[in-house]
Amino acid sequence: MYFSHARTLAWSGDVAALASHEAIAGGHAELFVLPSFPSIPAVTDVFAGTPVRVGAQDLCADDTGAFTGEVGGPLLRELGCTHVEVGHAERRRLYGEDDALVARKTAAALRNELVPVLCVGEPERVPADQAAAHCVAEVESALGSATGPVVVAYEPHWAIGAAEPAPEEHIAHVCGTLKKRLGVRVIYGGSAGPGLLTRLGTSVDGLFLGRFAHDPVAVGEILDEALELAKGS
Ligand SMILES: O=C[C@H](O)COP(=O)(O)O
Repeated sequence: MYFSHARTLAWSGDVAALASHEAIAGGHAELFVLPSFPSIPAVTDVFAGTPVRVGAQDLCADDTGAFTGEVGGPLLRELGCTHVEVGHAERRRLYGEDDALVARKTAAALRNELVPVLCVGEPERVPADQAAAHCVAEVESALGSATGPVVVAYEPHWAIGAAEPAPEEHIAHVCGTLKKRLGVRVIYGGSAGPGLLTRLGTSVDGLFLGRFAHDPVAVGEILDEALELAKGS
């Protein structure tokens, strides 16, 4: 909710121009964007013909029916979404979404062939091993016995909207534990911006960007970093 529709489209146009960046065009990095619901059709048009994917920031746990104000997975698919965010810290904290609802929403995403971008993270700052245990439990709870493609977004609540991301050692420990224990792709979010991917190296599979990607130039800089990392690996 930082952007108007007009700014969303302007940002998307600038980012669509980055689709020819070697990181994306060469298949070294994947980029998805998750605009507000009403902007999804127009944003999908902007990115048509590019490898950039579009998704939503939330979905209803049910597919259709009497759920006024909600948006279901089938409609998101119909609009061209490939991804959907589930269980963001703000959904959990401000709107009371508990682990049971996050699990139902994750299942709804997979049922509708949407890749869940499953947000996990410890609410308060605790040592990295405790944070990792918390996040492993959150992913296990959300997935249950479900299988399918999933992107885990590790976002410690205390690092969202902050001046700085969590310390690199903390991020690397939690993401490494999630990858090793659960075999999932893990991206880091929470005040992520240019420079962080280089500092984290291959301990994460990518970044989940918020405020520090509001300037499209920053997205280009991060793609430069992704390319450098890919060339070095
Ligand atoms: O959805 C975005 C994340 O919550 C991170 O936001 P932020 O980078 O502005 O802290």
